[in-house]
Amino acid sequence: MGRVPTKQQKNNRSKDGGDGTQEKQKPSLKGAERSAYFARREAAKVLRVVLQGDANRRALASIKSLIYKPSVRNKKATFALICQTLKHLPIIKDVLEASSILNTKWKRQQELVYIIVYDILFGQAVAVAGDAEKYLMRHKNALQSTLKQLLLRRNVKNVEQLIALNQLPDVSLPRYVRVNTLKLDVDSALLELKEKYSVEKDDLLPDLLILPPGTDLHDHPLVNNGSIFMQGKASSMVAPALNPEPGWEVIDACAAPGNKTVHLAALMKRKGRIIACELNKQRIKRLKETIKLSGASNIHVLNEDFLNIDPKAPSYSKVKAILLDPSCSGSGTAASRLDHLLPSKAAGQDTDMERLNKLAAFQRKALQHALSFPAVEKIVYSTCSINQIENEDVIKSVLPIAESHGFELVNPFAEWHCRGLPVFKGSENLVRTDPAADGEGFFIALFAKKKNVQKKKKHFFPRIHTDPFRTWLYYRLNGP
Ligand SMILES: C[S@@+](CC[C@H](N)C(=O)[O-])C[C@H]1O[C@@H](n2cnc3c(N)ncnc32)[C@H](O)[C@@H]1O
Repeated sequence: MGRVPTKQQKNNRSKDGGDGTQEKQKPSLKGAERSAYFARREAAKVLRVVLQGDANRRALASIKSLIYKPSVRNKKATFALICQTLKHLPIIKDVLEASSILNTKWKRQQELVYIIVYDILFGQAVAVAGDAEKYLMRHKNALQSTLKQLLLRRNVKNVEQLIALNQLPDVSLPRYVRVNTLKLDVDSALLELKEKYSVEKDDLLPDLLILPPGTDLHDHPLVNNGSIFMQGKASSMVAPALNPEPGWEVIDACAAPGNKTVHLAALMKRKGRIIACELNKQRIKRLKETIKLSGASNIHVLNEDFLNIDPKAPSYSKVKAILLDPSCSGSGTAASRLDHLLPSKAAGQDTDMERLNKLAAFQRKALQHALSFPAVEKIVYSTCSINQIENEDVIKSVLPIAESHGFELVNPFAEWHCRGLPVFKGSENLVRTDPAADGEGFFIALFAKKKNVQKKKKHFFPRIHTDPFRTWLYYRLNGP
């Protein structure tokens, strides 16, 4: 028969160190020591999810979204600790391997070990607090001398030079916020934010404001009440590219988490109807939360595969515009999500061609499907990818079908500097944003029904008319 655990043992079991494994009783700490102890354990938890997602090439959430979860108490310190640990991770791993100090027990808690070793080698002084700290501090000298040897071996003078060898991109780009004009006008938002930050209006998008890099707004009252959305410039360009008229029926084909859906609602000034289609049940919850926060009341959420929606069904006969922002590799937002800090991306080898081909096949199918809605006049296709295969190649392969439906590629932002790759005639109408200059690498293509085709569909005049003048006028206006 197994032994029944004592009360003390039960207590100890619930004292999880935050890294999924049991630590002995938490030490009694005070002040800064105490907050460093907890920040390390919170950081280890997040780091575990991030590294597992990266190893499986299936990230559940970005570093930022994990940090913004309510369970993380000290967001600023935890975020800084994770970023710094990831930045130094290749070095930390090399040092740990060369010094051979980790047995199986500590390998099971490797995320916490990485974080403490970061602090020991590069960060703040580590108080001998928890078991993990105690163990690693006993090996402090070994860790430091292994690091020295590593620098010598790589022929660099200091750690900065070693990190520079990895050529990490600069992510100190401005913070953009989109004013949700359903709740607040742009000037009022500007005034309120100016009380605390230096803020400017964007010169392309009237509802976008620019704040200094690193401005932390995640808990700002205007964010919490849905008056502003933390949305990048490139992402905020997609709904205005479609520019639906108030009163139209519009489909957002791949909608969650809903940033572009609610932007459409704001541009349509509560008039008309938006069908927000989303395949993933779990993401529907997020979509509904975004819609609720935005205050939009004309959005109908549909948990469905966009490819299964019947364009010929009477309920879609009036759909005039479609926003298609399908699943993509996300390669254009990798830097803003801090993906470049992840081990799989550090060497710049995210070239899983099988995955890219699968994504591109879906993107083509979804775009063709959008083109088959009978009353549609405009379709915007967007990705947050920088890969030609998901962008220009998709448009090029669908263009003949689009043209056969009477569509042409048009330029949504004439003044925009960065264009599609010149791989086919008309690619100058495509919009790209540059991850280095604009913070994110987006791609936007706008299809619009050619004017005379639209008129033909409206049937102003019967095609065969008994009045010769009206017949002549009909053909004059609509062509043969
Ligand atoms: C890039 S995200 C959309 C982001 C969204 N437009 C925004 O700005 O918040 C793509 C979404 O499409 C959904 N999706 C993928 N395949 C789909 C399909 N066949 N039908 C509908 N939604 C799909 C994914 O679950 C994901 O939520």
